[in-house]
Amino acid sequence: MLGAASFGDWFGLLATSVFAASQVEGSTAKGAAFGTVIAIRLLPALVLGPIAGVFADRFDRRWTMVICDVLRFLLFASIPLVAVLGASGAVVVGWATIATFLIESITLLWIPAKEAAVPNLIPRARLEAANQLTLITTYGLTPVVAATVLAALDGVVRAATGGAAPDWAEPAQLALWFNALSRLATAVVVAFGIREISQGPAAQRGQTEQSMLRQFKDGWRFIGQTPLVRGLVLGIFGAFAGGGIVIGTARFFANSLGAGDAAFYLLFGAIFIGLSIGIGLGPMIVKEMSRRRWFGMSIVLASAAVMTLAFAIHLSMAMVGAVLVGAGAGMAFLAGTTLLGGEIADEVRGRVFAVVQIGTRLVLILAIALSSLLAGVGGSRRFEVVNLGISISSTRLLLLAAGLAGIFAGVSAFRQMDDKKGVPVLADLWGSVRGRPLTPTEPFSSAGLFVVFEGGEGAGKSTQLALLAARLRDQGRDVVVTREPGATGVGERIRSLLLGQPGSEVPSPRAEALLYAADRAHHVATVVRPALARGAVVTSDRYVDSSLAYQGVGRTLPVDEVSWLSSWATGGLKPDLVVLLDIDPNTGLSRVAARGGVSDHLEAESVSFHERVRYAFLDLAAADPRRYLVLDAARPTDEIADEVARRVAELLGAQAGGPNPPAASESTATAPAASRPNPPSASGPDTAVHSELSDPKLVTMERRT
Ligand SMILES: Nc1ncnc2c1ncn2[C@@H]1O[C@H](COP(=O)(O)OP(=O)(O)OP(=O)(O)O)[C@@H](O)[C@H]1O
Ligand SMILES: Cc1cn([C@H]2C[C@H](O)[C@@H](COP(=O)(O)O)O2)c(=O)[nH]c1=O
Repeated sequence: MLGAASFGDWFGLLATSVFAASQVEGSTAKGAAFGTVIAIRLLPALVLGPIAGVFADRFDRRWTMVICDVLRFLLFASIPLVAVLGASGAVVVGWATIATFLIESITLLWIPAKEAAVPNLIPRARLEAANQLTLITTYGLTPVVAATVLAALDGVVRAATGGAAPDWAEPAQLALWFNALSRLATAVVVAFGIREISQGPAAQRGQTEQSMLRQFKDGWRFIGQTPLVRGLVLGIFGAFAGGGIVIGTARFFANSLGAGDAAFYLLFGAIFIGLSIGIGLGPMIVKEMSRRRWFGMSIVLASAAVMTLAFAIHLSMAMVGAVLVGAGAGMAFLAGTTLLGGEIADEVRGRVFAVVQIGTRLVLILAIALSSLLAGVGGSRRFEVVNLGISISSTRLLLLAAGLAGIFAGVSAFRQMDDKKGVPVLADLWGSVRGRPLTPTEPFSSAGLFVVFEGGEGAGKSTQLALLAARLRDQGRDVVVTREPGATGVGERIRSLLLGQPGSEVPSPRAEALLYAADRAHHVATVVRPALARGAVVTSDRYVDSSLAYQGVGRTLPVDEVSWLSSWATGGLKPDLVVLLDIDPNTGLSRVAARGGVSDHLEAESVSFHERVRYAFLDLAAADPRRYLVLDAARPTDEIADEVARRVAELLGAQAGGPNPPAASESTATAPAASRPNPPSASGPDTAVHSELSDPKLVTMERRT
């Protein structure tokens, strides 16, 4: 819907400008009318911008958006209506100018409300993908589609009317009607379809208790005192200044290549292609790279590319430079928008967006105006260096200056925002591009068997673990029975921090994930690996899957990040077999309750939390079925124990080179015990199969046994 509205805006900007130009005679007057409308559309940012953010943070964002859209509908519709009612050309242009000013002023209130609301509607992990879609729609597709549709409409109407269209059927008028209706449609959808946009009553109360002036000052203080925001704002302004200079000098630059207007359009197209590449492919290329670092680095890339334009001696070089300028700018734009949405508290987000909005418009207008003036005044002198025909001109000097200023802004932004101080930049970038194993998997040859029991609360893991250990010991095997968290002295202390006493402080989700990982790291290093190395059967009550299910899907932390954490903690050690005891949470929790004692923090979570955990376990099993034995934990204890014992016997038989290796066992488990390598994970943690689990809605509800 917002994409359609953005289409309407671009359509409207073009339409109002074309419409104003069509109302007057003579090329100078037409140019003046066209330029005036665009200038008027950009200028109110300076006047109204400061209060727009306070509005967005102070009042209900849904109603701010709805009222703004209804007003914009009326104003857009009024422009062609005045013409249809037979007003003179001067009156129509006059009213179009006033209406455009009012529309732009209202838009300034609408944008921060929208920008501040969107992050609340989208899970953090999906914000970047959502921004990718919005930016490509707004800056990639819509301007092109708007211009194409306007041109097509013009052709169709002229063909249909034989060149004598009635006033109301003029393409520019139809476009304005379309724009008006797109605003009405947005108002209706936001009012009735996206009620979640409204802030919570508590948030609103806190905001309206402060005066508007105080809120305005607080917003500025927040921007000035928060390094992340300072860096973002600085970087965004720097990037827009560089972009403005490129736009302002583009025509002169094209001429300096001796390629004329066609080169100008080609270079512009190349920048937009680069923009789409940066926004569309950037996240795929840099993968896990810190978004704060990526932002600064992208600005440096765009600026360095601007500098290469200054040295381009051939159109092909300039085209490559232009694509890189666009790609760097696109990536910076995406990273900046995502950081603004994801890392800035809801209470001040509207004001920060408003500052960015005003600042970028101001910087862009100034940069375009000054650079085109300077390039025009400076002219271009040609001077031959060993027949290379390099053209030294004010245009190229300006591009050089813009590139240097951009690099300075990018490096400053990087320094202000860096969240990995001390980590070398290029190694970090290269590690991310390669898919970053945080550390190489620890080389390890297991001579034993690692069996893990997983499942929800009260599924019967401890019961089955004890039964299996007893059977194996009866066979004379070396068996280590262990658990997570709390198998070691360090682990016991971590367990009490995690699960604690009733009423004790509950760790935050990230702290919880780190504590489980810390317990796991120590457990694997001091208990599991030594036992496997000497050839024991290690049976553990819970392991990595519990973190993916509880912290990842249960707490809705990004599952791939939780997976990375565990892989780092374990050095990539994977179990040979995971016995998943699947149980309905209601049954499991009532078993726990019947066992007596007080519930810990996790047992006390809601049934829907435990349901998410259950289906996360089942999805993990479905993604790697050969490693899992999924059993219905409601079956009698002995039946379950028999099935587990049978599967473990198969694995041990296969290890010993027995006659009946299991048909479905994985190759690593069938190698002779003494030389059997650690189950595969050498290329780093297998985050790929888990990433989709971060969205509970994607966890299927059907059983996959
Ligand atoms: N198959 C079964 N049928 C019925 N009750 C069972 C079954 N298995 C275990 N129980 C009982 O359910 C309760 C919980 O079992 P157990 O402690 O083994 O589960 P758990 O998965 O280890 O629990 P927790 O998640 O708290 O560690 C115990 O009282 C146990 O006797
Ligand atoms: C390993 C691990 C465990 N948990 C949770 C799951 C349980 O609620 C408790 C452990 O209790 P138990 O009675 O010993 O089963 O901790 C978790 O959330 N994440 C993990 O990685």
